[in-house]
Amino acid sequence: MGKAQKKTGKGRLDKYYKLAKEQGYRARSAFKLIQLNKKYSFLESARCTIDLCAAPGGWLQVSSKYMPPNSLIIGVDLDPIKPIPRVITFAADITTTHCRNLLRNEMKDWKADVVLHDGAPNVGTAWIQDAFSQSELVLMSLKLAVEFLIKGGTFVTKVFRSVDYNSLLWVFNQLFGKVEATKPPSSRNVSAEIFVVCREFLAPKFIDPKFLDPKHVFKDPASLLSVDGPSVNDTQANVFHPEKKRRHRSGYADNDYTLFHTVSATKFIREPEPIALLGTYNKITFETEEEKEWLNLEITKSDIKSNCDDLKVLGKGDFKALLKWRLNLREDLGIDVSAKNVEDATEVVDVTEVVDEEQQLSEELERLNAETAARLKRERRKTNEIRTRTIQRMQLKMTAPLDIGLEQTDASLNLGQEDIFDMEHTNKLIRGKQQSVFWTDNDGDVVIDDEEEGGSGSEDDEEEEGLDTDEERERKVAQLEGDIDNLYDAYQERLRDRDLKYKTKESRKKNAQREEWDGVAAKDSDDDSDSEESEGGWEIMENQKANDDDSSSDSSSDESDDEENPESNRNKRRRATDPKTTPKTKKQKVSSNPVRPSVPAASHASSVWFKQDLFKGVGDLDVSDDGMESESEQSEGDANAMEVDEVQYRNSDSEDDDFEVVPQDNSDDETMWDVDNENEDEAKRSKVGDRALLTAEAVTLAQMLVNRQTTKTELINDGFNRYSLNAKDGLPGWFLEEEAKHYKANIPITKEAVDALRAKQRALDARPIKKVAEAKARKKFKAAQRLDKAMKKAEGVISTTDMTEREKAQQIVKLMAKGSAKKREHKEVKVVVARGSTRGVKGRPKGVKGRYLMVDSRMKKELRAKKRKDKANRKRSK
Ligand SMILES: C[S@@+](CC[C@H](N)C(=O)[O-])C[C@H]1O[C@@H](n2cnc3c(N)ncnc32)[C@H](O)[C@@H]1O
Repeated sequence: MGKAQKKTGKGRLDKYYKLAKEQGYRARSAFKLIQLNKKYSFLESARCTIDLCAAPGGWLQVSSKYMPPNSLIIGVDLDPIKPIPRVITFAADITTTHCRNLLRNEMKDWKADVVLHDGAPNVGTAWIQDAFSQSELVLMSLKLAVEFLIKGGTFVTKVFRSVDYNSLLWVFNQLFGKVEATKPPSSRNVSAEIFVVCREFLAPKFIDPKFLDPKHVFKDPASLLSVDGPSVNDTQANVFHPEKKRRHRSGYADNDYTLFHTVSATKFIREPEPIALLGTYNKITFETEEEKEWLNLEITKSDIKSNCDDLKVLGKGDFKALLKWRLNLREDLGIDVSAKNVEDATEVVDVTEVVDEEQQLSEELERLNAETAARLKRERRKTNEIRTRTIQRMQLKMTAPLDIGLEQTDASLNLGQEDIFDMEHTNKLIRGKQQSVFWTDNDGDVVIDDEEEGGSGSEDDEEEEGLDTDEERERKVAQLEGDIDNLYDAYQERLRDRDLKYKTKESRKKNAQREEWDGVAAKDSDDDSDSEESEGGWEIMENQKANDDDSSSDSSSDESDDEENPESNRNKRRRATDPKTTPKTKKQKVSSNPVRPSVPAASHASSVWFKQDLFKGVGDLDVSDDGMESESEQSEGDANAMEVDEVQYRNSDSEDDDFEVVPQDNSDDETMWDVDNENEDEAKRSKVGDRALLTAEAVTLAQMLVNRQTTKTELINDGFNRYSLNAKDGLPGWFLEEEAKHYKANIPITKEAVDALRAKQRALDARPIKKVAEAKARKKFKAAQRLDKAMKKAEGVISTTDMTEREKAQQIVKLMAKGSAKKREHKEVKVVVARGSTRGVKGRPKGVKGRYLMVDSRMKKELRAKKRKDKANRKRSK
């Protein structure tokens, strides 16, 4: 292939290029032949193929691959072709007789089954010239084909769709039984090439030379330009739809050797067909004096000048501007005035344009409408799909409605895009719903209304909404919050189900909470309480009271009330212990004494305090100011402390007193801190010993105390921080969970504390395990025993008289050595298998030192046999 044809543009490196590289073909065009052969199967049966214009050899490679072995393949090209196995190649111009002779030499009297031609003349000149040369080349290749083809053979050629295309087809049809034009998929659409497969060569005895003579086959190019030049319609279309690229199906005018054409401004202004000119030419030139003067006119604005420079890049608006400019100039020049007035002329052009434009507009409108409808349909379908998917996921409990953003906008969930914490909006929403569902009639009955929710939104409605009772609104808000809580709970539950680790995390969290520091005061009470370890001082008291309530209150009591109203809890406790107190009195008490919540802690503690033996008999006098009644009651001989309390309570209740003594159960005393309780003190001490210095915080605080960096009072005071009295009543679960993560008192820890704990842990880890220690001790004990034994023997030796001193000394040394010697280590026995060089060897085999044991398969079998026999004998003897 000529160098000028090298294809380096990125766009050209397509899949066939890559495939060709992969499969080792020299040119991507190889796939064209592969695809043609796939369609017509001419290579498989061919014994001889001639490839005209074969360089670099892609088609030759394909032929070699698909043709049967030992077939003849000849390739010719202007360029030399690198050798290909079992392919003959030579360089020649196929239009010359030299090439014909070379072929003849190679072919001898053989005939070719297939003649291929993929020739392409060197490009670079005008397209029209290329096309013509291509057609000529095709005819030349046909000339060679008819000379060398066998009857019934196949000729495959590439042609360009030019004005000569039909002429060529006509000739092919005269010489072949079947002629088909096809464009294989690997041939680029942008290329004007097409492949003609001519099969069943007729091999006529006489072929009219005119069939193969370009002068006769192809039309006179000079005549073509005038006859087949671009039509007025085409050029008009070029002007009004410049964005549309048209294929030159009929080819370009043959006599036109350039693609760049200019037209003088005079011609454009004076010619009656300006649109045709605009569609044909590339540039409007201003060369004459008159034309240059036009450039200086006011109507010739800069954009007109630049438009004239390159007509091929103009849009519809630019063409219109040029046409208007032309009309204005013609008006100025007074052209056409005699034939038709200027207005008419303007109108004529306008009409043409308007017709075109209207049509175009209506088409555009239709297209846009269709596009919009299609888009809406697509969007609807998408929304439906998302909704269905979401519902499915919700059904499968894969998501809560608020898990994903999309659902928030889902009207079916009654939640808009507004912030859910926007209470104003929420209230509105609730009121809207409320309005639509309930209303109260004159009799005060609730009536259900089917009216659509939030329908009107008028001012009147809003006023009415404003008149809704606070109670109802609160109820709705509570309901909404409840819903959110439920959703959150459901979400948590699903999380829990999904994530097995969650449970571990939870338990870890609980442990962490148990270890959490609640201040020194809280810890104290923590130590005293068995059940409420995680709570601080105030909370312990609160919870204790709540527990008391739970245990003592009526089984029919409402739990939710307990949670919501601690005040009612206290009242219930009173009710439980004081059967005489009527509910009505309690209610009055609650409403009349709103500051009561601060009192119970004091009363509880004080009641514990006054239960001490010390105060027996005087407690009632101290705690009650208005002691008259209580005194009288006490004087009646009521010695029971419980009853005293009850009386006190009754009195305080009836007298609207701020000071309140909460009646205590006996069981309370057990759980409360008691100075006399020594056992508890002991337990506390052991707990401190066991657990107190297990955390880095505790170690740090202890260090600070020891180093007098802080005092006990300071620590107690620090314990009452903003986190310690953090009431959690009525807070939603999700909030508490978040709080648990982020709202914690930050107790400082020092590096030393952490190091100390680590060292402690390391010491623990380094401790030997019990069994090892025991074994070591055993060993030690046995060694001592041995030594004792040796000593005793030595004493015996000394006391004997039979031996000389020297012998005695030698004997003692031996005994002591034996006694102090470690237990002899078990000596290793080397097992030697009797095979190869060691087979049949008697005595120590070569290269074996120390203790050894000879084993062989024979011995193994014999041993087994012996065992068997012994067993049998034993049985028989029995
Ligand atoms: C598209 S390439 C052929 C590629 C070939 N089919 C392959 O698959 O490798 C066209 C070839 O035609 C050759 N050619 C053009 N004019 C020729 C002529 N007059 N005689 C011989 N070869 C010619 C060019 O040299 C060029 O290599």
